[in-house]
Amino acid sequence: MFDIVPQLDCAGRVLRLDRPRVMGIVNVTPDSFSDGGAHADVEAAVAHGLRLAEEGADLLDVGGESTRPGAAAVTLDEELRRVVPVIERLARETSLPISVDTSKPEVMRAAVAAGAGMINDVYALRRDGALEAAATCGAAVVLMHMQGEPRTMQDAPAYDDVVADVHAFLAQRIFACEMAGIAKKQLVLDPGYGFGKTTDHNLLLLRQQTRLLDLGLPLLAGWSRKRSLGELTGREVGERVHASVAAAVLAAEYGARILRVHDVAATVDALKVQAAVAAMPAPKPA
Ligand SMILES: Nc1nc2ncc(COP(=O)(O)OP(=O)(O)O)nc2c(=O)[nH]1
Repeated sequence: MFDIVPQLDCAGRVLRLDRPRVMGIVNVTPDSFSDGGAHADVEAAVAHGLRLAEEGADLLDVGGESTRPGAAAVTLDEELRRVVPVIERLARETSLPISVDTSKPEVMRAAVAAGAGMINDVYALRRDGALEAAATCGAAVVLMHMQGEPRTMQDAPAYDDVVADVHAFLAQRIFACEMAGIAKKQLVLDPGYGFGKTTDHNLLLLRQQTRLLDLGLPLLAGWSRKRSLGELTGREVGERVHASVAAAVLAAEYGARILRVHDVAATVDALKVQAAVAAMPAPKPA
């Protein structure tokens, strides 16, 4: 097995990675693809985060800007207004590590000052100032692969070998982080399901996800309620919990240590089964 990091220090709150962990999604947005507007104000977002903690989430991911194709860009002030008060309250009212889902360095800094211990960046710290912000924050960092930009990434995604391309991208981002003074043991890698990928790209990435493990870092997988699951099942976005749970279990089976999900209770139960079976001895080679 590769030297997977046994735990992450999220600003003093430890996220153990001895088994797959559940990251509950708290979107403080009016337009997120699956739950936009459901928890768009502080009180509703905090109540939702506390509910996910009750359901067994191991950490909470607070985001103030939708990354779905065609989403409206959010100004810095608006994103700060959305996420900082929610992070402050959740950091105070739960003992869970809190992650901020942002690509703006100013939001990273403010979120960590408010109590976030992890930066989840779908741009993998490629925006100006993001590497420096993450280096000074000292938080854990999720580096996610995306081909193109959210606005156009699904127009015509194309790869020679999607797994090799994602692997090379993540390796380069690890190098960039280390050059910026971010310790490798603080990093998490994410193939970026649905970010500039067709359903076949997403399925191949999942089936061969273990090819990313030789980078020696924990993997995060975010399939929850995504379009590919709708294509496979014919289900509308609000009806995709069963497919989302199946994808989360498969991602855990193929090496993911953090599963980013909307439906925490269902995923927690499913991963208990997956972890119990994974703890059993594998068949002896014939
Ligand atoms: N690391 C990581 N972060 C992510 N952030 C947002 C979304 C999109 O999902 P959601 O937050 O539900 O939708 P929206 O971006 O519309 O708010 N997916 C990922 C993901 O797969 N990995």
